[in-house]
Amino acid sequence: MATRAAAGAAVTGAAVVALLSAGFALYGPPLDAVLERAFWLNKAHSIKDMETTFQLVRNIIPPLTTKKHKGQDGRIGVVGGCQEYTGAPYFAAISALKVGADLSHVFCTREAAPVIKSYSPELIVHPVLDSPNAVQDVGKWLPRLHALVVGPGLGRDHVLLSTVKGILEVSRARDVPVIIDADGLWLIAQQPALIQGYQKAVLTPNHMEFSRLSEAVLGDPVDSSDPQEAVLRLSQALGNVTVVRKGERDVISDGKQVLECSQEGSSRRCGGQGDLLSGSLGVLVHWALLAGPEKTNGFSPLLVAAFGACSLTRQCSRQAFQKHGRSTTTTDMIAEVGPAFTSLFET
Ligand SMILES: NC(=O)C1=CN([C@@H]2O[C@H](COP(=O)(O)OP(=O)(O)OC[C@H]3O[C@@H](n4cnc5c(N)ncnc54)[C@H](OP(=O)(O)O)[C@@H]3O)[C@@H](O)[C@H]2O)[C@@H](O)CC1
Ligand SMILES: Nc1ncnc2c1ncn2[C@@H]1O[C@H](COP(=O)(O)OP(=O)(O)OP(=O)(O)O)[C@@H](O)[C@H]1O
Ligand SMILES: [Mg+2]
Repeated sequence: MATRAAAGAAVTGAAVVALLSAGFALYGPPLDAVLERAFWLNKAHSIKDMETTFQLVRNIIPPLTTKKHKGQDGRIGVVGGCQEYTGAPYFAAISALKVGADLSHVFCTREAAPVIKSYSPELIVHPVLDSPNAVQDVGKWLPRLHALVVGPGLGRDHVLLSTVKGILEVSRARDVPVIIDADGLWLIAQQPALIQGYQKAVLTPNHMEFSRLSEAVLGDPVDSSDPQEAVLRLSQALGNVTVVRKGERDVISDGKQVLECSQEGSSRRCGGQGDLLSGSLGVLVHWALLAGPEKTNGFSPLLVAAFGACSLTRQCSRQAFQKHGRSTTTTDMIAEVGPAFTSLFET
């Protein structure tokens, strides 16, 4: 893990490119200087405006054709769901399907399974997470999964977290992309080595989860005056793991560049919106990695995927709020995934 001093030095030398709704804005030095540094440091192409970035997301979306078979557009797994929380894994898994995955699996505890199944016949639900062979039970599905979303509704039971540790180790060994959210981030704050340097990991912390992670990894409280630098530093300290810090504006970094998504959302803060984001991101990460850096103009595919998931979640929130106002819930947002996706990426 990078030391605090090393992380600080790296921040100073990194290219910081921030994305705003009106176009890309740059934090720190003037535009030309930062773009020059971007080329100098990592030979990355620079994204110049919002439309260009949306175009990169559009580039990674696989065409709908009659030539494909079931599964090719995504088989996503969600690890989470326990006695207390059944909604969160449902929201994540159904969002993956609504974005365009073909199959969505949930790996949860035995007693959560019938509840989650009853929400939707479209999900494949495995009641294995609290079984004695849980790691093997999930592990045998891994070769058939394109991405794993770890944490929504997982809870913080020690035995379950130790099982999830094993699942993360096997996933990493098999090169399966992982999106870590909610209680999965609780585990990472305790054992950052689990994802240290793993280039196919994306962390999606909310405000609280980001503070917890930063304190655990960097050892000091978050500098709230500079959210972009805080995210950049955390990503660098974790060995360029992609970090998506959710909030009034979503800040995304792979330790080299920083994007900011301020797509208009809504003022409604009902629970479950982050689950919609992490499930969507599971599919977009798969599509982005499949498309490769040629389609993302040299930018990290994971950054482009994260920008896509953030803008989509916020657009769902905006559209649902226009219809339902204060009574908007995450279920209303999920009903907007299709129209929001079309309006952002298919028009
Ligand atoms: N329907 C379901 O099944 C759902 C289940 N879910 C599942 O619940 C589990 C726990 O997840 P979590 O996010 O509630 O846990 P955690 O990190 O302890 O944060 C809670 C604390 O953080 C604080 N806080 C939060 N935001 C803040 C902010 N912007 N600014 C400041 N403070 C802020 C806030 O503090 P408070 O306001 O209470 O003082 C609160 O106490 C996890 O498995 C998740 O997936 C959810 O997905 C929802 C839908
Ligand atoms: N203050 C805000 N203004 C506008 N959008 C926000 C705000 N805070 C969060 N969001 C958006 O809401 C979505 C979920 O972020 P949030 O911080 O609520 O996640 P979370 O706490 O993990 O949610 P969950 O309840 O699913 O666990 C993200 O798309 C984020 O952009
Ligand atoms: Mg959450």
